[in-house]
Amino acid sequence: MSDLRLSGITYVLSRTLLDDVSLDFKAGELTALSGPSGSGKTTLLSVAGGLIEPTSGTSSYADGSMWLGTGDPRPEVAFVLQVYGLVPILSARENVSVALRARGVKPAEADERAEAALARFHIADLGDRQVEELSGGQMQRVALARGLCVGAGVLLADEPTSELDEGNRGLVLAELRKEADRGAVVVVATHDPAVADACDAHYVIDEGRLVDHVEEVHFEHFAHPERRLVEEAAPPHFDDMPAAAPATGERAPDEPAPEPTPAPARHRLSEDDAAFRRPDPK
Ligand SMILES: Nc1ncnc2c1ncn2[C@@H]1O[C@H](COP(=O)(O)OP(=O)(O)OP(=O)(O)O)[C@@H](O)[C@H]1O
Repeated sequence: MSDLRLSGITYVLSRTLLDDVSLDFKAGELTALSGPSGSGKTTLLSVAGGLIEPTSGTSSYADGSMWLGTGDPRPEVAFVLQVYGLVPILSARENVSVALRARGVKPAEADERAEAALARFHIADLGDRQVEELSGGQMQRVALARGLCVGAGVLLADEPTSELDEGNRGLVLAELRKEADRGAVVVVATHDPAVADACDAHYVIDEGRLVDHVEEVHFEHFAHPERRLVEEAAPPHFDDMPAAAPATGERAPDEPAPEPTPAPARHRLSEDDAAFRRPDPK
């Protein structure tokens, strides 16, 4: 078992997309990575898994660099991509099987294992279906089956539950937990607070930087799922909302007008928000 260690990762294109990120993703744990849309989660997973070379800093696993100089990940690494990366004209089973064949598994065995991987996500009956005929949620589960079937030491999943209903989200979390339990590093980039809450560790990035305290994450930058959940948890209260209108009921002539109810202060994410609570340290 080995941790995935990021040390001083900076990545600059036309601007700085990642800024001096250092953290350890621990083997045997589920780790959530969250933050506003565009904050750098996908970029961080790509650097962590060896798809792109950091401008400075290192990503290392089992004492070796993740960046091999080619953009190909090490064989110990599996990705579940945000855009799935499936081949549309292949069947669901073939899409999973090719990941195993690429790792040297014989075709017959690869097909058998692909079938079993689809069954883990309750889509064994879709094995013969061409991917382009599947729904978004079904494609997402094929991508998960492909990522999890190889028994990788490092599993990097980019928003793996974004298309799923609650039942399937629970199923996916249970399967990711099994991967961690066999000793893998499992990192999940997510906008879903329920997923983050189910993880053992939770890192937040904002504008390419690791955020130490969740309070520093600006509420208004977050994508809609969190925003909706936070708004449901507390009534609307924005600085720019007008103060509540005075009651319009009839008043006696000498009765003073009621004081307008001040609008509550803008809500900020805090450690009290279930939406972004860090798990208790063990
Ligand atoms: N090839 C690229 N060239 C220039 N900018 C890029 C490139 N790829 C990503 N970016 C920018 O880097 C920033 C981080 O993008 P990234 O996809 O890592 O964010 P994210 O946190 O995963 O977002 P989301 O939650 O929306 O998936 C964004 O501002 C994005 O526009």
